[in-house]
Amino acid sequence: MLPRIGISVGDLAGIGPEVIYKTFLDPRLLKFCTPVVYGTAAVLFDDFPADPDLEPLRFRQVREAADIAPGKHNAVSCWEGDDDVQLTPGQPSAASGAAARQSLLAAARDLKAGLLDGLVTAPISKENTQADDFRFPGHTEFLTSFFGAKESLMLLVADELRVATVTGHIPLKDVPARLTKELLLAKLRILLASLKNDFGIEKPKIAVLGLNPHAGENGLLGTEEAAVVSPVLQQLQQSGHLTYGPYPADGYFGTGQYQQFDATLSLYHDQGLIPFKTLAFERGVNYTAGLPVVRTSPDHGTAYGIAGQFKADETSFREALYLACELVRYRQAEAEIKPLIPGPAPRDRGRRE
Ligand SMILES: NC(=O)c1ccc[n+]([C@@H]2O[C@H](COP(=O)([O-])OP(=O)(O)OC[C@H]3O[C@@H](n4cnc5c(N)ncnc54)[C@H](O)[C@@H]3O)[C@@H](O)[C@H]2O)c1
Ligand SMILES: N[C@H](C(=O)O)[C@H](O)COP(=O)(O)O
Repeated sequence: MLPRIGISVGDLAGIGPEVIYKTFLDPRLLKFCTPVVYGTAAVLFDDFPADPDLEPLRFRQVREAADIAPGKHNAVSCWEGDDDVQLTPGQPSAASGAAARQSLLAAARDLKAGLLDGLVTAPISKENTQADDFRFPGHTEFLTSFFGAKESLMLLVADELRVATVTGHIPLKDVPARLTKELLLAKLRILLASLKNDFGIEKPKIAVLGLNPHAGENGLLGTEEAAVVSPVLQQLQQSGHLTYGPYPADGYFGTGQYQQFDATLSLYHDQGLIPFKTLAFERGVNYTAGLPVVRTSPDHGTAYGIAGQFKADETSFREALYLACELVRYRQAEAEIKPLIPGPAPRDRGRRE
C-alpha cells in the first residue's frame, strides 16, 4: 500500500499552500504516496494558475480521513465555518493562524489514530499559531508532547548532510543553562538511533560542536566543553560509539570537516541551522527524530514577503515528502521483518551502556 501522508497546510498567509500545490501538479508524486491535505482544497488551491501542459489538479474533498482514496489527491475538511476561511497571502491574521492550528491538530490526531502513515507540515508562523490551547514554540515541541515522547531531536537533512541541534526554539541567553550532560546524552542517543534505524548507518560517526569560541580554548574562553560535552562524548566512546568533539564551530563547515561525519550535532539552533541552510537551503528537510511517528517539513518558513506571487520554490517541500515516504516505508519494512528475526537472548535485553 502507498504510504498515506498527511499534510498540514501551515499559515494561510504564507507559501505553504503554494508549495503543496506546485508539488502535486506533478502527477508522478502519486506513485510515491497517497497525499492527504488537511484543509479545504477550493480555498487553498483555486487561486493558483493551472499548468497548460498538465491535467488540472483536483482534490477529493472528504469529511474524514477514513474516506480517503488510495492513489488519489485527497483533502480532509478540518475548518469550522469553512466559508469564512480564505487565503490572505502576505497578511497573517488570527484567522490564518487558527486555520494552520486546526490543520495541524486534525492531521496529528489522524496520524495518532493510524489513519495516516506519516506527516509533512507546511510552515507555520510560531508567533501567529499561539493560542490558549496551543503554547508551543514550533511543530517539534508540539508533536513531541502530542505523541508522548520524552525527548525528540530536530535533524536537518539534505542527502549526506545531516545537522541536528541540542537546544532548539529557546532564547540564546538560556542556552548555557539548558545545556546539561543529561540533555546532550539524550539527544546523542536519539541521533545514534536515528542514523542507524532511519538512515541505515550501522556504525554512525558523529561530530559535536563546541559552545564557546575555539571550543573554549582549554577553559580560557568558556567551560561548557570540559564540563558538559567532553564527559558525555567519553562516556559514549567507552561504549563503542563513534562520537567525537567538541570541534570549534567557526571553521568546521567552511573547511568541509563535516563531510567526515554522518551527522553533526550543534549545541544551539542557529549554530547548526545557519551552516545547514547556507549549504542546502533549497533542498533541506527538517525531520523530527525520536518520535514514534514520521514527521518531516521543508526547511523554510512562511516567506510572507513572496506569498501570493507564485515565486516560491517547492523543492524543499517535495524533498520533505520524499523523505517522509522513504522513512515510512523503511519503518514498515522493519516492522514486517522484525518478527522473523530471532530476538536477543533475554540477558541481553535492556543492556545498559
Ligand atoms: N517549518 C516551519 O514551520 C518553519 C520553518 C522556518 C521558519 N518558520 C517560521 O516562518 C516565519 C518566517 O521565517 P523567516 O523569515 O526566518 O524564514 P523564511 O524561510 O520564511 O524566509 C527566509 C527567506 O527565504 C525566502 N524563502 C523562504 N522559502 C522560500 C521558497 N520556498 N522559495 C523561495 N524563497 C523562499 C524568503 O522569501 C525569505 O527571503 C517565522 O515565523 C518562522 O518562525 C517556520
Ligand atoms: N527551526 C526550524 C527551521 O528554522 O527550519 C523551524 O523553525 C521549524 O521548526 P518546527 O519544525 O519545530 O516548527
